[in-house]
Parts: sequence; C-alpha cells; structure tokens
Amino acid sequence: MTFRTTAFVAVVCFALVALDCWNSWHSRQAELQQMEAAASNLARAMAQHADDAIKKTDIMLVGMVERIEHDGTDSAAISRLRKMLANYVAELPQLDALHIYDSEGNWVANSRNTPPQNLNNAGREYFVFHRTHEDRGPHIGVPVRSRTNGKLLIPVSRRINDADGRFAGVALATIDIDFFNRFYTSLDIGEAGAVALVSESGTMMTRRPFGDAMVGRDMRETELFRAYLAQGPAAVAYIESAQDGVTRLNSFRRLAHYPLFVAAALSKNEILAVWWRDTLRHTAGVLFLMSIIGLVGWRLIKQMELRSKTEAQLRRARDALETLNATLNTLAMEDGLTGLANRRQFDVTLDSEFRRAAREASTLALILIDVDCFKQYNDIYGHAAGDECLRSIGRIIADLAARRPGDLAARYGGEEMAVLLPNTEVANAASLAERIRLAVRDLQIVHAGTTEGFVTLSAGVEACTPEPAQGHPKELIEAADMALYAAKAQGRNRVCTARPLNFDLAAAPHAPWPAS
Ligand SMILES: Nc1nc2c(ncn2[C@@H]2O[C@H](COP(=O)(O)OP(=O)(O)OP(=O)(O)O)[C@@H](O)[C@H]2O)c(=O)[nH]1
Repeated sequence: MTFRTTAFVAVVCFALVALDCWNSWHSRQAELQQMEAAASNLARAMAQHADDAIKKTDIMLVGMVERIEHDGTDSAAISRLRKMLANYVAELPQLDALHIYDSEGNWVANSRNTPPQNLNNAGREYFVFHRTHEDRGPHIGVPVRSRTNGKLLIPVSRRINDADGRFAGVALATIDIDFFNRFYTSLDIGEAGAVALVSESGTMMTRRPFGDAMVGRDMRETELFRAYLAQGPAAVAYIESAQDGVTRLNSFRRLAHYPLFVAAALSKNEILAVWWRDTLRHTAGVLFLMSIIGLVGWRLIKQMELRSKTEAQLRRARDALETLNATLNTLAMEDGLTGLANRRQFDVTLDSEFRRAAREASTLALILIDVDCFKQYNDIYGHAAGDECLRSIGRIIADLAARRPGDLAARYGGEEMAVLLPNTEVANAASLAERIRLAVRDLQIVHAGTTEGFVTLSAGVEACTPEPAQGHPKELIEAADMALYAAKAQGRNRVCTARPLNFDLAAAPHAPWPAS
C-alpha cells in the first residue's frame, strides 16, 4: 500500500513535470513560428522598399540615357538635361545626385548646377563595368563615398552608346545610403536585432546596427552570405553572429528586379524572452505544486505506515488472544491429567446427545469405567505412579473409544472414566468396554493389590432410546453405574450391562461393533 501510494505520488509529480515540459515546448515552438513569420514579413517589406527605391531611380536613368542618345550633348541639350536632372533629384528623396559622364569619364552634366572640375570618374567601378560590358541593363555598383559631399552612396548606372553602338559614356544615379538607414531605423527589431542590404556578389550595402566601416565590406566568407546562397531567395535560418556571438533568426529575401537581397535578423534570446519568463513562472508553480504534493504524500505515507504498524500490532494481539482463548477453551473442556474430555464437557455432551437421541429416536450408550483397587495402587506405588497409571489408561480409552465424530471419552471423576457413544446399541457398547478392559489388562501394569497382579478395570454399560420429552440423562448414568457396581460386586475386572446380553461378551469381545 505504501509502495503504491509512493508510486502514485511519483507518477503525479512526473505527469505534472511532463505536462509542463510539453506545454513549454509547444509554446516555444509557437513563439518561434510566429517570429519566423514576423521576420519573413519584415524581409518582404525591406525587399519591396529597396526594390521600389532602385526601380524609380532606374526609370530616371532610362530617360536620361534615351535623351542623351537622342538629343546629343550640345550645350542647349545639356542645359535642358541639367534642369531635368535637378528636378528628378528634387522629386526622389532617395537620390543624392544624377550624373552623365562621357566616354573618358568626364562630367557632361549632373543634377547639381556645378559639376566638379578636375575630377574624373574613369576609374570608378561602375564606369569600368559599362566600358567593358555591352549590356544595356542597370548596374548596381559597390558603395562609394562621394568626393563632393562625403556621403556614402550606392551607384546605379546605365551605359550610354553612340549612334554606332560604341561606348559613349555612363548615366549614373547615386542613392544616399542614409535613405535606407532611415527606413531601417524605423523598424522594430529589438535591441539585438539586425537588418542588412547585401548585393548578390557579396558586398554589404548597408546594415543596422549602422557603421560606416561595414559599408562595402566583402560578405562572401560570412555565415550570412553562405546561408543565403544555400537556402535560396526566400528562406529563414538560425545563424550565430561571428561579431557578437548572438544567435539570430535570419529571414532572407531577394529583391524582385535587382541582384540584391535583404536579411532581417531577430535575436533568438529576445524572441524567447517572454517565453522564458512564462516558463520560469510555470516551473516555479510546478515546483511549488510538486513540493505540496510531495509533502502531503509524505505525510499520507507516514500515516499509512503508522496505521499498518498499528494494525499489525492489533492483529498480533488478536491472534495471541485467540490462541489464548483456544487454550483456555481446551483447558476448560479437557482433563489436565489424562487429556480426555473433563466432567464439564461430558455433562454438556451427554445432555445434548440425550436430546438428539430423543429427537432422532436413536440409541445412546454409556460406559462407566473404574480402575480396580486404585486406592491400594496409590498406597503401594505412590500418588505420582497412580497419576501415570491413569494417564496410560486414558490413552487406551482415547485410542479405542473416541473413533467416531460423536463419540466422547471423558474423565468422569477420580479414577473413573466414561465413554458416550451415540447411535450405539448396548451390545456394541459392551463389546467396546470389553476391548478397553482387555487392552488395559494387557498393559500389564504391575499391581500387587489385585488377584491378577496387574492393573485392571471394571465397566458398567447401559444404552437407551429416550422418548421425546421423557426420561433424563441421569437415569442413563444411574443404570450404567448400577452395572458398574455389579461388575465390582462380581469380583472386578469385568464388564457388566444393566440388562442381560444375548451373547457371551467374554467369549467374543470384538463381535458386534459398527464401523467407524
Ligand atoms: N493417583 C491418583 N489417585 C486418584 C486420583 N483420583 C482419585 N484417586 C484415588 O483413587 C482411589 C479410589 O479409591 P476407591 O474409590 O476407594 O476405590 P478403589 O480403591 O479403586 O476400589 P474399587 O473401586 O472398589 O476397586 C482413591 O484413593 C483416590 O485418592 C488421581 O487423580 N490420581
């Protein structure tokens, strides 16, 4: 019981912990899934923002290239073009400036009214690219620092051709990196979150947290870039930052029209901060609950142990009492010397068997046995020897007489014994008495006071079939006693019946006796 209670308490505690772990795990997964969706939406918005900004800029470039190629570069056309460029820049907040260079890298026009003198852009990456590539599409170059205003800029450019399709210059739009930074500042990405705009060739355009040193950095060897290449144009990945060691949930998205991608990264610790707080609260609650269950269970087990101990003591006490009671009962019904039933039991049994015989109209027989000249035996051999002699006679009577369940051998008093035999005719009872007599004689217990020289006994036998509500057990005893008296009177060492038998008992002591 104690084991089962302990097991039950343990199972309840285990179930509580398992349930809480399962719950926590699921809410953690849900939290991460939500954050993956949020990071993915963020990346989509950033990609859209960058794509729009570059697209609008590129549309301007297409117009500029078309105009130069069509109108040429005479002073009137350039003057009109300058105005147009200035208007464009005023219209688009992302634009820092618009420039047109000739095939040597010299300024033809720009959105500022005063093109810088003595500066040549032939060495710039975008210029070299267009001079060496016939491709007419837009080109997004590596970020540069403006030599006129010192700003960090992303160059977007297109090639200008002459009428024969030869390289005639470059139309360039520079997008202020601050334009992106302002947008990225407005995003809610937490304390340790990060966002980045990176070219597919592996150049960092800008990022938050901001830092000029990061702009233009080669990203090809970073985890971020490798993850992008491995996962494709729209994916999420957990990456541990090599810079600050923070693990972030990164969502990548390629721009729809340009070879750039954005990455929105949310710190895993920040994502799970609320979950951690809830989990710690739950865990504390579960621990508290477990300690209460444990305490109650412990007290319960102690009480049960105490109860079973008390019950065991009570059981032992009851068993002892029952044993004592049985002993007392036996003692109360048994003769201490011979082990036969005592007089009390004999009286009770005689009474009940007499009534049963009356009820069932059956015959009840009684043998009264008396040791011959026992006073003399005591006198000659002592009282202790007398006791031993009675014990031996008791054993013989018990062996021979009490064979059927209803038979009773008892010590009637002193050296006198009685055998009560239900359902027994007088002849059978006399036959049994004779066998007892012979058996005792055959013990050959020396007795100098008898004529045989051994201990002998005399017996009186009577049987009756009592009429219902008539007669008394006393009458049966008196009749058997009379027969015993007769046996004594006839010289002892014999069996006498109250009424004459129709056979010679001494000649056939074993004759008629019902099977046991
Ligand atoms: N040793 C011993 N003697 C007992 C016990 N109970 C009775 N006696 C003795 O048995 C003797 C019975 O003597 P009596 O009644 O005179 O009869 P008896 O000497 O057997 O003579 P008869 O019956 O006429 O043959 C007495 O001396 C009792 O003291 C007992 O438990 N132990």
